[in-house]
Amino acid sequence: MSTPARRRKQNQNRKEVPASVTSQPKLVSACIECLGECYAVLIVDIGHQPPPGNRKLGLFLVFASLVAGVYFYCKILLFETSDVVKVVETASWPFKVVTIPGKGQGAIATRNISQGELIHREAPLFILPQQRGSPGSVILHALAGLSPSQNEAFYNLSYVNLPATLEPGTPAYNDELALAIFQTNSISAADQGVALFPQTARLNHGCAGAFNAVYTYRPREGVVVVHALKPIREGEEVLTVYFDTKRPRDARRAHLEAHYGFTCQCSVCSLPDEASNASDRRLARMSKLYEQLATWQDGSLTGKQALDVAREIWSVGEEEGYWSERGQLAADAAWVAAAHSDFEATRAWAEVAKEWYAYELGPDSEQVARMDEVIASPESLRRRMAATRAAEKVGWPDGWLG
Ligand SMILES: C[S@@+](CC[C@H](N)C(=O)[O-])C[C@H]1O[C@@H](n2cnc3c(N)ncnc32)[C@H](O)[C@@H]1O
Repeated sequence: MSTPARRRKQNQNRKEVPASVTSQPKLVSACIECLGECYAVLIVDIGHQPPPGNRKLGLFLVFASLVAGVYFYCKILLFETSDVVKVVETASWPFKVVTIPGKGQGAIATRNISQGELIHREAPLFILPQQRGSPGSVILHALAGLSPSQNEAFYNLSYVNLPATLEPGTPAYNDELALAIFQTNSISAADQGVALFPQTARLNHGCAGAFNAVYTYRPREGVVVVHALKPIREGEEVLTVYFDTKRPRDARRAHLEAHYGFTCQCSVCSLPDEASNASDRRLARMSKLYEQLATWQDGSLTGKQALDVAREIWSVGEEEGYWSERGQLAADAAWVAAAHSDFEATRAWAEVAKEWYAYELGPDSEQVARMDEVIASPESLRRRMAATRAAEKVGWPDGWLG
């Protein structure tokens, strides 16, 4: 029996069969079937041997069966072929996974991708509920219930932090290997646990303003979706973010080295020292401002002060190129505005939240649906609150024209 390590090696060049290839015989066989039926009609007509007086009727029947054959042939071409195209479109996302020097594999955009576009959607290979016990053996147990190709997909993934002292092929090694792969590639599946998505796992990391895509787990649908936070040009790498990067370069790099085994050279980490220090200051400022905004809860800030903080987070983020979390920020601002009974501002912030939630989480996300409700009735948000605050004009998002 091959060890997991052997399987990794054997399957490195394995290619997936495109959905269009598997759909093709259906179209061909349907065409042959139709032409066969047309031929059968011809045979019946000829076998009938109509008397000379009925020759015109015979010719008509031959002609009619030919027309019917061509009709059904075209119908299949037009309708079934468009089904085939649909399968190809949904199956082929706008990126390809290739080797990227210094990073292992990664995803490169195969065409220009617009801001907010759905880049990928994937069901998990498995989800591990948050639990106690030996995680390595729990992962092996989960893998035992999967197909050989799913096991291949798992063992093809990259990993770091595998203890070098272990003997390959031993139970302890297999345990640690499964754990290393899982820890390098898994992502949170909200309160369902931690999940592994083999394609999404190919996305490499970029810090702060360097990442251009965001993945989100949707518990109700049981899938991860990846959206373009920024426009991505053809040939550009699709980069996501592995943790909160609103911290200085040294701290980011230390975290990435410890957990993912690499020294980050993303566009933000590779800035010259002076520019990097300025970026660090902006990111630290954003973190501090988020902490300040949270103090509105305990009454430390008025509504106007809280939303001045939100506006500053927005403008510092703009300077830094940090666009993530804007949907949540604007939704929080809408909440503050509603608590202070400033319903015009509530609606304005909810509009902004809807726009940015749609980019980051998708226009079909629950968060966008919630913002639609607030836009339709800002007062409804206030009615949902356990406690409200003194009425106050809190102000709109900067540049908001209504
Ligand atoms: C979730 S995997 C990403 C896909 C991985 N590159 C692969 O080949 O399958 C995480 C690993 O990718 C590599 N990686 C991710 N982002 C990187 C980056 N910005 N620079 C260098 N390596 C990176 C690291 O080895 C990390 O442990």
